Amino acid sequence: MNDNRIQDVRILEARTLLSPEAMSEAYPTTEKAAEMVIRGRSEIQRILRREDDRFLVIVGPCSIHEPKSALEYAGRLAELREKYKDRMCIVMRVYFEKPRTTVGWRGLIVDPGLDGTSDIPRGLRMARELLVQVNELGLPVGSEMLDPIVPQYTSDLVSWASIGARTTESQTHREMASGLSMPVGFKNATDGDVQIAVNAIVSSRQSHSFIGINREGTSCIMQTLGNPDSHLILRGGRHGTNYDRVSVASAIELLKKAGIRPSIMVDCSHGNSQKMPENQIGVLLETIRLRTDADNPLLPLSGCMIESYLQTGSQPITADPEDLKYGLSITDPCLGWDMTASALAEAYKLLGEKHRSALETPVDASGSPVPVPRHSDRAVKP
Ligand SMILES: O=C[C@H](O)[C@H](O)COP(=O)(O)O
Ligand SMILES: C=C(OP(=O)(O)O)C(=O)O
Repeated sequence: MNDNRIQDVRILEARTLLSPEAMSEAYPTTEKAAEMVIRGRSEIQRILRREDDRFLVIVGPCSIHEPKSALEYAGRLAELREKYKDRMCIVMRVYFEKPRTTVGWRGLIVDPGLDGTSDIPRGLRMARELLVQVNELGLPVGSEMLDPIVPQYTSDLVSWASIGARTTESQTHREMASGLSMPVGFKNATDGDVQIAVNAIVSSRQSHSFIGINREGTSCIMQTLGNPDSHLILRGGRHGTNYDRVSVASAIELLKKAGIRPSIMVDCSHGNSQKMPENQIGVLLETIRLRTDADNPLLPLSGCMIESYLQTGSQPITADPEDLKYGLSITDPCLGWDMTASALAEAYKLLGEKHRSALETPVDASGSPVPVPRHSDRAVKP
């Protein structure tokens, strides 16, 4: 019997939700979308394992807040995926869950009305419908997994997942990653700490047991196999960037020390762009230069993430969502479409060449490497 003097004291309401199975039956995947997911996961896995030497690019809006502009973006991106497929594997960033530094809009799944009404059933339906459509356009999807229950509702449509800077150290997220069906990237912490992400990779590669829900929505004990494709994402931090040669080399050492074969993605946004969207272009190109450096290529650099949308910048959420500008982010500032397309064209070109890195490691009189200063020592918002 529920004794409400001692139980659920701070729970206002608990509404039942369709089970993952019922939701999938109502909003099913299609054979075409499922094939895209299988292909996307396999391409990404092969790149991370260095069995495919193409460069992985996860690009798309910081967050999805309405499907129309997201689909317009997906249509354009699908053309570039096809055009550049011999040197790059382009995956669309389709993020429905937003972790917040304090409080703020939590993403389309939690709040599809953008008004705090938290119509989660509608958010899940919208997410599933959009994910099917994006996959059907021929684009694999990458998404952040934040709530540990949500993957049961969406993960059949996702080819790559990330665990964010604010949750990489969480036991729950490491356990969840160990059971996810796709490769999972762990971000370094907002303060720049990379070791917590290395620890997360070690943990997520192991088998875990935890309490979760099954497809029917019944709570159960999930026992996982461990995720062999968990990897590191360098996203900079509040003290500066971490995509320069010295930072990448130090991350590679940390991974090796932990017994992990290094595979690293660079997030061109967040701490690495200092939240100035145009800075992402320089990060992308420098990452490729380091990877293709003629003398000392940093081959573990597997790819980049870019926050990009139809328009450059961001806008605050308006009282009436109808007043929002079309194709403009309501969370972090994004690179607009034209700049994204030209950055990808430039990246494609660079991937076909061997380079001297713009950030070559300087040597001292004896020929020993001396540390390169970080791009920015300026404190930045994480
Ligand atoms: O990418 C998104 C944001 O950086 C993250 O959700 C944190 O956002 P906030 O600091 O605006 O809350
Ligand atoms: C929240 C995000 O990033 P981070 O966890 O690196 O802040 C994001 O990519 O949306």
